[in-house]
Amino acid sequence: MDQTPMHEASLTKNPADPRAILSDPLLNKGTAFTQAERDRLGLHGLLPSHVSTISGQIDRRIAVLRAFSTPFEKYAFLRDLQDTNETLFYALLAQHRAELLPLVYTPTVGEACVRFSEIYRRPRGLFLSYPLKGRLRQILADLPFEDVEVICVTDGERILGLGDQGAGGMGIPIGKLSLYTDCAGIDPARTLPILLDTGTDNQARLENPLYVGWRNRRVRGADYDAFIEEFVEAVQERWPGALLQWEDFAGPNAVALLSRYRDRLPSFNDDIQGTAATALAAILSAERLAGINLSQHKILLFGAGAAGCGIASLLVGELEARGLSHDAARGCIYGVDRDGLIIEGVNVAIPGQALIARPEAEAAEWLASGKAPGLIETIERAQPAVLIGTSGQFGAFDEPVVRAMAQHHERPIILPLSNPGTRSEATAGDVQAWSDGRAIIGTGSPSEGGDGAVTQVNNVYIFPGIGLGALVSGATRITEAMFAEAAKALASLRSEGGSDALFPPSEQLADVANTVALSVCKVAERDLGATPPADGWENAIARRRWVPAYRDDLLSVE
Ligand SMILES: O=C([O-])CC(=O)C(=O)O
Ligand SMILES: [Mg+2]
Repeated sequence: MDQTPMHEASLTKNPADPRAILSDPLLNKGTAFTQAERDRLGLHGLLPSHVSTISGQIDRRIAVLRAFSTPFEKYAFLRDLQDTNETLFYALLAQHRAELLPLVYTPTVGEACVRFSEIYRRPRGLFLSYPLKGRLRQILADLPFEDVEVICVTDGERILGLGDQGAGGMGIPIGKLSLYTDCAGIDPARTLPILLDTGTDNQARLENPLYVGWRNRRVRGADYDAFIEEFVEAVQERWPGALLQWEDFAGPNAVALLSRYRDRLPSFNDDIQGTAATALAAILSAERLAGINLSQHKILLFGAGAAGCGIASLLVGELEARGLSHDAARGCIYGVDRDGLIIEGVNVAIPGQALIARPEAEAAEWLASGKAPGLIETIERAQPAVLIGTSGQFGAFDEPVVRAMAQHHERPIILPLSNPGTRSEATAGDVQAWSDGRAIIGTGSPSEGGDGAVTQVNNVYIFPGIGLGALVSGATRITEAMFAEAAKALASLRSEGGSDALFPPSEQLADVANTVALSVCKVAERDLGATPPADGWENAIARRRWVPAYRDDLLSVE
């Protein structure tokens, strides 16, 4: 796909009102407009006297940000910057990523979704609400979003582990796309966050007079499906070939939409596939660190919803690739959900769980008490080397659970992946203490209380690179093989420096995205017939990167 000049419309307009350029976040430079630009664009009088540089602006903004006392205030400040000067927002993020990532993204973005209506100021992205049904095509056609390449869409029903946030869920696609730009260098003018407002069943939201969403209970069933279908058709018509990322849909819809659309357009579900690839990468890294061979061990998934089942499916593929039969691969995996250990014919609640359900015969003895065994009993019997949490149940990995894991393995691998911290199965500090410092730990949200070697096992290590690779290769589909290869590529980046870190630190997320993108391009070439450019995929990836620097061509525009 060729790059066409971005944002040409606003430039060629050469607005009669000079304030227009100041209120366009993609063109605004704030105090960094030069004297020549101020002359030419008629900005004198609209800006304070001082002419700043972008690095001066970064220093000023980071100092102001640090003076706020809560992450939520910092989030609001950053969102305001994003909506007024996007170049500076990304330059700031690139320079202070480790500090700012937990603010623009998990975990603070969770609170921002819960309190979205409080800080709603300027429009960003698209709110497509159910009452607009029948008009989506026209709305998309009329709006000036040109050349959109990456869309992240949610209906707000399962926001991290925080449940139904209705229209407040918009914080998630905004945050995810910020990371597409920050980590994968996708031009922000070509990204589009979308909130499908199909109502909310969150009573507190419905009753809150501040709530900015459509005040209605959730639309479900055939009406919901028809609305989504109308949306997808409108997207395909308006932005053919654009990548559509499904994010934070409730489990049953997440699974159904993925299977309905994955073969119709380049599209993936981040919570199922992105999380699965991230978890697989963490396991592959931890496996080497622990000096074990996964195919000789058991893996326990606690929480077998859409994310847990996605992990199971990638894991089975990995074990088969190592020579295990399908049944032997399945046999390595145990799933424990609300009703205990998942057992065939007893408590399989969703289709995805069939893959990991234990045969009834095998579990007969376990069922003797009349009830499927719970987490701790399953650990004691199966003695898994790996424990993964995608349950959203805060504190589920308590002291007895961690001690049981540590009893049978020198280096148990424990990954409480649920987000944000208030939904995490355990804190890193507790897991460390209860395993006498032996556990290899990865947490979904940034972890406090660890010793610095605790990896954030979050899909931000995967999705930006998946998107970048798909765009560079022109892939028409996002395949399972891409996620499997992306996981291996990510795991290969673990440094052998003796630390327990499973992934590179967040400062290196741009390199991570390049590596993941390369693995995606190679799969696209192998499986989908994508043609590499003459100078190779690496160069194509590097060429595509949008960098947060002010444009110096504002003077030459007529
Ligand atoms: O957003 C995150 O941090 C990871 C994710 O997709 C989720 O928890 O839904
Ligand atoms: Mg998500």
